[in-house]
Amino acid sequence: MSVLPDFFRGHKSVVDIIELNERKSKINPETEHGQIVHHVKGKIQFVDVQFCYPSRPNQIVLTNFNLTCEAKLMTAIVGRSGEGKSTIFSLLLRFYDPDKGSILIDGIDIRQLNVRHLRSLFGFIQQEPILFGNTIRDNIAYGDTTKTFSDEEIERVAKICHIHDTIRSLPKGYQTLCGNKGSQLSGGERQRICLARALIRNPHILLLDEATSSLDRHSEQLIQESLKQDKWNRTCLVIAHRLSTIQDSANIAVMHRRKIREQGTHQELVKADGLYLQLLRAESSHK
Ligand SMILES: Nc1ncnc2c1ncn2[C@@H]1O[C@H](COP(=O)(O)OP(=O)(O)OP(=O)(O)O)[C@@H](O)[C@H]1O
Repeated sequence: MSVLPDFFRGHKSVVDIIELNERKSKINPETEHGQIVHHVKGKIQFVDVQFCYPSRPNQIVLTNFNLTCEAKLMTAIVGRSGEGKSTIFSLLLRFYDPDKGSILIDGIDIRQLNVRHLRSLFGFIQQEPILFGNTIRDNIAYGDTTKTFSDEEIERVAKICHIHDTIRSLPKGYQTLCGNKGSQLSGGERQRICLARALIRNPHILLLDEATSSLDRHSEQLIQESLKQDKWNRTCLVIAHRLSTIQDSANIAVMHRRKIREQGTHQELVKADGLYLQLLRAESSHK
């Protein structure tokens, strides 16, 4: 049995840690109130959402924000820095509630759901992965501290994240210590381990916030490919650093000035000759 870092005790998922460490959320996840969804399909809808951060009440981050993410498909959200992409994830996880409008999962307003249950539906991976000083195995297993995982289960998710061979090549393999905050691993390795940790729970919905941005383009594409073949075929929302890696998404939504301005497949958006094409051109001019 592995020893959990103190702040992990009593918390069921990494989302709790992120909340404890980084957010000043006023929404209490400990409440017993709220509905449980028993057969989650994973359709997500933002309906006329308006939102300002409580600390900046005069700065509207989202307004008339509408977006539908179909169940079990990949939706990519793209846009320039500061457009509010990460804020969408904070609202979905209920670190904050919208000032107006609603967010629905399978047609149910997420404010009606039990908060802990809501958060348990998601695997959430950020650009800056949080690793603990324990072994690589423990760091993956922390994805769900209510279960004990077999080596096969740990290795299965490591393979999806293309980190299994790297781990095996280390003298102590999965028993290698990650060092303080993962300092003994590269940024790309840390991201892959965090992704494996999110997948071990088999979440219904995966939220990737520039989660593979430390990887080279080839590795990033390999992981995107693995996620697509992932047999669970879960709903996936991706905030993408590099547009080249999200071109196969079922829907690409382009954010600009607080709302979604255009959406469609890569081919449709290129044909539309609008904001998406501008972002693509800006990206290729920086190569
Ligand atoms: N906790 C916070 N409190 C107050 N304002 C915030 C907070 N987090 C983000 N903001 C502001 O909200 C706006 C949207 O930020 P957000 O991080 O959602 O954008 P983003 O599109 O994800 O940016 P990037 O691509 O640079 O990560 C920005 O103006 C940002 O400064």
